[in-house]
Amino acid sequence: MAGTINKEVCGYPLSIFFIVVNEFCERFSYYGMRAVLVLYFKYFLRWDDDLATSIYHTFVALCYLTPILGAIVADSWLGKFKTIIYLSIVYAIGQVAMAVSAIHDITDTDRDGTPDNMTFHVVLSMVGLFLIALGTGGIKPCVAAFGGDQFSDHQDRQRRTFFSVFYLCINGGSLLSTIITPILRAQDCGIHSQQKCYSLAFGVPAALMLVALVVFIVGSGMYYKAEPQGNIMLDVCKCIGFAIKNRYRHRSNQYPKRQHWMDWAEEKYDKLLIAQIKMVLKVLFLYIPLPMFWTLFDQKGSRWTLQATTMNGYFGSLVIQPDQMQTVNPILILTLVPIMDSVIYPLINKCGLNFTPLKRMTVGMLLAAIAFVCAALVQIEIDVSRKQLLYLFISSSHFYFFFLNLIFRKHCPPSHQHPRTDDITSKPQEGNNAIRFVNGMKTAVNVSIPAANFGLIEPFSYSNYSLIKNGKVTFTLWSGSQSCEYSTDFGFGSSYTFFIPSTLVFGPNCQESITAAEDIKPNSVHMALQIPQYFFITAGEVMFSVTGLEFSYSQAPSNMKAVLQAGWLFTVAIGNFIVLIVAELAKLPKQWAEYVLFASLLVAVCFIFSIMAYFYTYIDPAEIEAQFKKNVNEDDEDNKHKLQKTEVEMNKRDSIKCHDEDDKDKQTKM
Ligand SMILES: CC(C)C[C@H](NC(=O)[C@@H](N)Cc1ccccc1)C(=O)O
Repeated sequence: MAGTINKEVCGYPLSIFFIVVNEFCERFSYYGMRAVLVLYFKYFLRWDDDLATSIYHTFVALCYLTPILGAIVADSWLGKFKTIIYLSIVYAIGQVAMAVSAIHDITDTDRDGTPDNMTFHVVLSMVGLFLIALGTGGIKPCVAAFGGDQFSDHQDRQRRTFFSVFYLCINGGSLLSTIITPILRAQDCGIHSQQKCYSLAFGVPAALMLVALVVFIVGSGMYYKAEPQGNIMLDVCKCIGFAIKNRYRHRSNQYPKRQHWMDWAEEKYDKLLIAQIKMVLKVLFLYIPLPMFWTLFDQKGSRWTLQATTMNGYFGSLVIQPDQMQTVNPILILTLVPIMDSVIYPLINKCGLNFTPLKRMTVGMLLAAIAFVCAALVQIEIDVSRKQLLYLFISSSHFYFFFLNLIFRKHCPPSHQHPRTDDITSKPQEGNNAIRFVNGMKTAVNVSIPAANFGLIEPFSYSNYSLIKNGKVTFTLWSGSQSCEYSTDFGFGSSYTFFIPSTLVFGPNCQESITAAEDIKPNSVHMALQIPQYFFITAGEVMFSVTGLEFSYSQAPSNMKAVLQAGWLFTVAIGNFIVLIVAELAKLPKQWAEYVLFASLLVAVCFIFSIMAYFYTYIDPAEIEAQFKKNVNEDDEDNKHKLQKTEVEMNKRDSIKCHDEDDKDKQTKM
């Protein structure tokens, strides 16, 4: 840090307190909103699964593309401080737009609980999402780099700790919000009619974004604010363009080779700028294999969550929903970062090993590959258990249909006497349970639960299947004016047929009379088996991502810190695209094989990365820049001396000339 010295607490600049609190609130806002986004698309905007998923992924990808924009604005024009303020305002407006778009009462003119002008809600939420992507992506590279800027050049250790604390705040904020916003969403709210409260689930993240902005502004007087140095990106592009053109013009062998192709820009551009571009290009080149890590990392939210839906989420009396398994990641981050920083890394150092940032990143990649091998093993276990379950299903349903046919034959017309062809034969999606009823009574029966209605079931007929969540469910059965209640507990991914006997006695309780046939057993492989894969991917994340964040800062020239942060985040965006491409192209019949494929690809990429890392030499950009400035000053001094000398000589010559001319004049006059 050049210039300002701000207040310090325990050797750390006080200003970073405001920066980490800002990051905590911002990540709360972002992850909280993201946690309920797909459900909002599906249940509020009433989009189908495909549209909801693709808009969701487009939004996430956009959030990692916009950092480039924010970084260019910050490094070339507004500076990081102003960019963070302006884009945070854009971000907060976006979050408020989302919250407003989720108020169903605004367009619910007939007050039936559903919005009447869906276009209004869709347009407002899309505008909101666009502003959020611009805001969150735009400020992301700036906040990390701005935090790094607060440290002096000699505070390397403190700056490293800052990046770890920064990462802890990201995960603290995201952990809290991913727990809280789904709870808020599940509340009922509304003026004319009560509906699921998406407006509150988006409103709280909006409020947190405003808090983030206020906290950042409060710290204003304490920050070191590096001035932007003109349109640096334009200069960089022009300089690279000139170097390429100049190299091409001098391609013949008669011209001596230069050490680096960028040196061909020396004729026109400042040596310092060329040196800075070389630093950036070296790091960007190293980034080429990195997207593969994110390709695996980001499948936590998709493939691994789907895997969890085929597993059993009962942890004693606690029931974990498949999408809640993702919170294991921030929980592990909060424990692993301090352990790594205070135990593992110092221990490795004590053993005399130089565990450089690039070595850490390589190990991080390998850990992510191991995580995917674990995921593949879990998948094989699930597949094996499913095969056993299917066998059980076939045998139990045969027995069951034999039993039903015996009863039906007594009462039914011949057309009703065959097992039905629309019976469920595979596990219901997303951990739901498929339930149906068979009415063995001579009168029609209506069966309902708060979440579903099986409708009126005619005598000796089946109801359609209804999908219900796990947990205890109480069914209410009605026949005419008589009713009774039947309760049972469901696990994950089962299918049941409940048989209402002809002898059913209505009254307060019909628990004993109803018989249940388990067509498909609930998921038997426990979700706890996913913990090893979460552990390895998170340990990998700590080594790869926390280190990479700091590496991108420390190896960037002073005027391109935010740009390199954006480059780092760009690898995340590319990683997300690779998920889509590989999954589409590979189309492997077995999920475990896809996991093994991803693990192998990462090992291969990791091998390439380790070779590239071996040839990378760490630099201290501040030192190089200082050296260049010193040289320029020395050159200036030299030039000044030369100039003065020349002037003196010229003056001497002039005076001699003058004397000569005077003499000549004198002579002519004479
Ligand atoms: C790695 C990201 C590009 C950077 C970082 N993300 C994390 O730290 C994740 N561990 C957070 C998380 C939280 C909840 C569920 C999954 C992941 C970030 O967001 O800046």
